Amino acid sequence: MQLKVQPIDIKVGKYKVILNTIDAKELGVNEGDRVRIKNHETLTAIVDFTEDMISPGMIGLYHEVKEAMQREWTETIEVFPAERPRSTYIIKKVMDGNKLTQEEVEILVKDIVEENLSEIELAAFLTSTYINDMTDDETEWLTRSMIDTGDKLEFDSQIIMDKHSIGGVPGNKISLLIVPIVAANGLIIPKTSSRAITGAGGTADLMEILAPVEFDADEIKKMTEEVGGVLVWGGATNIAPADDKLIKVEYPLSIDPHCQMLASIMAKKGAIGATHVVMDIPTGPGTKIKNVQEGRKLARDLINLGDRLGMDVDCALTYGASPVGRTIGPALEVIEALKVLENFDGPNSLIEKSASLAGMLLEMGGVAMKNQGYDLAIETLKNGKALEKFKQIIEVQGGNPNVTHKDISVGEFNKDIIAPTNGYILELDNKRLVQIARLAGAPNDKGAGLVLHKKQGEPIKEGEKILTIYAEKEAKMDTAFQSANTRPPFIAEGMLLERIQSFKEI
Ligand SMILES: O=P(O)(O)OC[C@H]1O[C@H](OP(=O)(O)O)[C@H](O)[C@@H]1O
Ligand SMILES: Nc1ccnc(=O)[nH]1
Repeated sequence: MQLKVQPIDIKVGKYKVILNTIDAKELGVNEGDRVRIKNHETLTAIVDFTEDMISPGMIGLYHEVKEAMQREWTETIEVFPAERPRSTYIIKKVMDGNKLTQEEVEILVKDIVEENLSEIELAAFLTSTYINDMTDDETEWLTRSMIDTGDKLEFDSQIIMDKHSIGGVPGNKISLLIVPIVAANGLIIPKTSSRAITGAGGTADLMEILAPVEFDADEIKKMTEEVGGVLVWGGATNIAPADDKLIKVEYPLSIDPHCQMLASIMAKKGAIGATHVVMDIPTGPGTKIKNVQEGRKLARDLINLGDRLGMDVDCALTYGASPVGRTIGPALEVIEALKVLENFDGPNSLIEKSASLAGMLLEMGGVAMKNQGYDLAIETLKNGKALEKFKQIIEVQGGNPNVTHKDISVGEFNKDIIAPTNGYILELDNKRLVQIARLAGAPNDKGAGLVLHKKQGEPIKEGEKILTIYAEKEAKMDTAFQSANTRPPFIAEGMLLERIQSFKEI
């Protein structure tokens, strides 16, 4: 079918075109089917429908298709129905609980990287692996394919350190402390992070407040060689590019399937050539790992995958039943981390956890003797060397090295959630805390989030502040506040949880 071209300058992140329903019917394609564009044998685009935006006889080309056609631009193009990519049948296999071959995994990852799959197909793939998981072999192939479809870093140094958290505990700003501690002790740590997946602020969201986080592989190498470490966003690089395309679909589903999590993390570590890795596995109710047994199993899976890829992986099962520190949400978390670096001032949970994991890396990297890494990490925080290194990292990434916690602005709207009764905080609910922080605007509104005045086990008096919600926009503040009051993110001793009535009120 010959159609007149109408460019639509909207980026949709995929090769997509939009047809009038009349033409689509005549062409015999449904929404989500593919069309092939003549003169572009390799350009296959996913079809959207419209009844009025595009007139019959026209075809809307979204930004990505328009860009791809730029060299052979014509006013009219010929469009044919195209076959679905083989990956869609491979995904069906995963949905049916069947195992994939290495070749099938490679085809799938290639199609993910080349944007040949729709969000619906990616969601089906992720949901199926969430339910059916993958074998160790499949997970290794997935990881290797994710590494091989992107750029890799090679350093002269024989030892490359890295750290990663599986996420799932709110307020986990520890990478902002660990990377400078490790680099300040002469080790190399080119850390790539994701943005939030199930949380209200990933490390990339936090670091972006202090400096740009979007760099390519060569820039990461150069910056790391200059100052010893970086804190950048994995999704902006061409390092394991499939990862962020999958995370974009995981985020709205709030899921992080086991095999995807392993591949997502280990592909990023493999691509930067890490030799020694510490993995943080937050464990406890309301996290991705419910108990120590599950945590140990995941640790074995990570160590085993590291072994297959030639990396030494040590795992730390960490307490995750409550948030780390007292802040949740990008700007508030950065302030808390900077205070520790500037004045060694901060919650024990944050300092202890950061120093323990940094200490493991210092021992693995051979700059601290066995059982002395923790002390060296604390010393590096106290003597200001970690702060000095962090400033160098901020500067090399293009931020202002003189920034202090006082320069970080938080949302102008804030409201307190008040203790309903005297007693103790028996439980903080991680998932509800994240939901409320997200309703307030985190992670995209950097100043949105929560400050916890009371944590698990702490005594409260009726009317006292338990937490403060921050938002950049009033409407989001109201929604978050209402949600927190209707379904509080904590249980206080003596609190009425729910009233269930036997009779209707007269
Ligand atoms: O949103 P959830 O799923 O909680 O966690 C995702 C976060 O966990 C990891 O942290 P890090 O990069 O090791 O600091 C990821 O990179 C990301 O920042
Ligand atoms: N799935 C993931 C969890 C945590 N970090 C990641 O990079 N990816």
